[in-house]
Amino acid sequence: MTSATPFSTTADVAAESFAGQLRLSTAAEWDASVHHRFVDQLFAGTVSDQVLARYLVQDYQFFDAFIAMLGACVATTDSKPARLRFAAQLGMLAADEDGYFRQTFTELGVPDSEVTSPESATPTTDFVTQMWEVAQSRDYADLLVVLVIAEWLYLDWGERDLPLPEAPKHRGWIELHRGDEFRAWTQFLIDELNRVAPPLESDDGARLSERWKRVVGIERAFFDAAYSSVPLGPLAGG
Ligand SMILES: Cc1ncc(CN)c(N)n1
Repeated sequence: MTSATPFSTTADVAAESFAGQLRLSTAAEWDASVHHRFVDQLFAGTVSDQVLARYLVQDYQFFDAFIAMLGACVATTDSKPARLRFAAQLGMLAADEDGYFRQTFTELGVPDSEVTSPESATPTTDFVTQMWEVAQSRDYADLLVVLVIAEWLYLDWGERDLPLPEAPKHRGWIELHRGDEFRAWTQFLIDELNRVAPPLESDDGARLSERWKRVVGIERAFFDAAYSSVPLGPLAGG
C-alpha cells in the first residue's frame, strides 16, 4: 500500500520510496521532457517528417542497447517471475516496436544506411554508453535505474490527456507508450527497483542517484537533438 502519489501518471509510487524520491529530485528536467515540443507536435500530428525521422533513426540506436539491457536483466535478476516478465517484454519489443520502426522508416523513406549505421547524435552516444555500462555491470539495481527512467518518463508523456493523431507514424509511437500493458510493465520496473534498491543515503544509493540524474538529463537532450542538424541522408535539411 502506498501513500497518495504526487506524480502525474497512473503509476502507483510512494513519494518516499527509492524511485519516488529520485523522480521528485529531477522533477523540473523530467517535466521538461514530458512537455517537450516534440511530444506536443507528435500528439498534434504536426511534427515534420525530417524531425520524426531524425528522432527515430537515433532511437533505433537506443533500441538496440535497450534490448541488451533487458537481456542483462534476464541474466541477473534474483527473481524467477521477474526473469519471465523481462523475457516476455523482449518478445513484445522484437515484434511490435521493431515493426513500428521498420514500417515508419519505409514510409518516411529513410535509407537503409541511416537505419543500420547512422551518425550518432551526442545524446544517443551518451545514452548508449550508459546502457552498455549497466548491461555489463551485471548490477540489477543499476540496470533498473536506467530502465525505470526510460519507461516511466515515456509513460508520463504517452499518457498525456490529449487527443490522439490520426497518422500511424504519429499515433503508433504514442500507442507504444501508453495504455494498460505499458503501464503495467512500467509499474513492474518501478516495483522491482524499490524492492532491490539500497538505502538512498548509502554509497551505492548515492551512485545510483548520480546515474538517475545523468540519465534524466540525457532524455531531455535526446528530444532536443531531433531539432538539431544531425545529417540524415536525403531527408536532411528540415
Ligand atoms: C530515448 C528514449 N527513451 C526511452 C524510450 C522508451 N523505451 C525510448 N524509446 N527512447
